[in-house]
Amino acid sequence: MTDVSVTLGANKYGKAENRVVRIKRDTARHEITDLNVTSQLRGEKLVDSYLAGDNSLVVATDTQKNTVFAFAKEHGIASPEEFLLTLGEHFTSEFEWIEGGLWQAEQYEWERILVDGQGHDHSFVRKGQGTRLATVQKVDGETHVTGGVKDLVVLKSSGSEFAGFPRDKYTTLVETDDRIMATSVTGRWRFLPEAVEAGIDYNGLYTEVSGVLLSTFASVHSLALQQTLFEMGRAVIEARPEIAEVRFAMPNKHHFVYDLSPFGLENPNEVFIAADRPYGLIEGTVVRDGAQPAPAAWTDVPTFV
Ligand SMILES: O=c1[nH]c(=O)c2[nH]c(=O)[nH]c2[nH]1
Repeated sequence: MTDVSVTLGANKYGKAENRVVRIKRDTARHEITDLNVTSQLRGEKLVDSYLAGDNSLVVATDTQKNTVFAFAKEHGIASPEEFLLTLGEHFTSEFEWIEGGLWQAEQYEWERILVDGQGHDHSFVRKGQGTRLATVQKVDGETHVTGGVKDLVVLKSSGSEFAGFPRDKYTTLVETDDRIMATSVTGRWRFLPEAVEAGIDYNGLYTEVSGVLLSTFASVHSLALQQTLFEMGRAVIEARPEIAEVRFAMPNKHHFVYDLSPFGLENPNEVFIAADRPYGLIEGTVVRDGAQPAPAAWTDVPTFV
């Protein structure tokens, strides 16, 4: 026997990736909301489920799943953020030993199929432009809400440079004043608690923030992806007073000018090889001056998904 002792560290449990599709069909013109919801619970009293297999306080992951689907019917899904808030409120009030948890959603967006120029009443095509994200974190009696987007793939074929970096014996990268810059943006914005309290038009905000991210990426003349990241965060925070901070992960999806000289061809930034790996991985947070930091909001929230 070795003299080793262990203790239970951070933990949470629940049902991941509940794919709930809600159709509003009060009229012939249907509306669709398509979510992937993960619900996970925390509580000091759950320790015995880990230490001794005592399930007396374990709200089954199956129950959590059923609640997601029942709430889609009973409460509808006004926005992913509001849906998660309702779930979090439910679990922490229905079961007094559940102290908090993390609820996450991805939203897949659909748009109406055009038939003779008109959007069809009940036929949809999946929108390819980014996946919406939301989280609700309940911890220490506080509720934190984030919105976000992932897989927002953008590219500019000019208006991007990278030069002035230090050189050593391992540096081969040539300085450039005109390159392709491409990335797949993951961004999450944390809402100020007082704005959450007052109520937020989460759907309108998502549309506006997505537009601001895209227009800033397009219009900033980039000296580095790091600089573009910061400007995108600044623009989002300037656009919406509800937002305290924005966290980004941006893989630099390198496009290298292909060497066509063996074939006697010039290549003035016309033909590129899109390399999928390795990729630069640029991450950063842009914070509203004066906003109260809330590190607990980000516990277990994936930055790069
Ligand atoms: O925008 C960039 N940032 C970097 O830090 C970097 N490093 C590199 O090799 N290329 C780039 N591009």
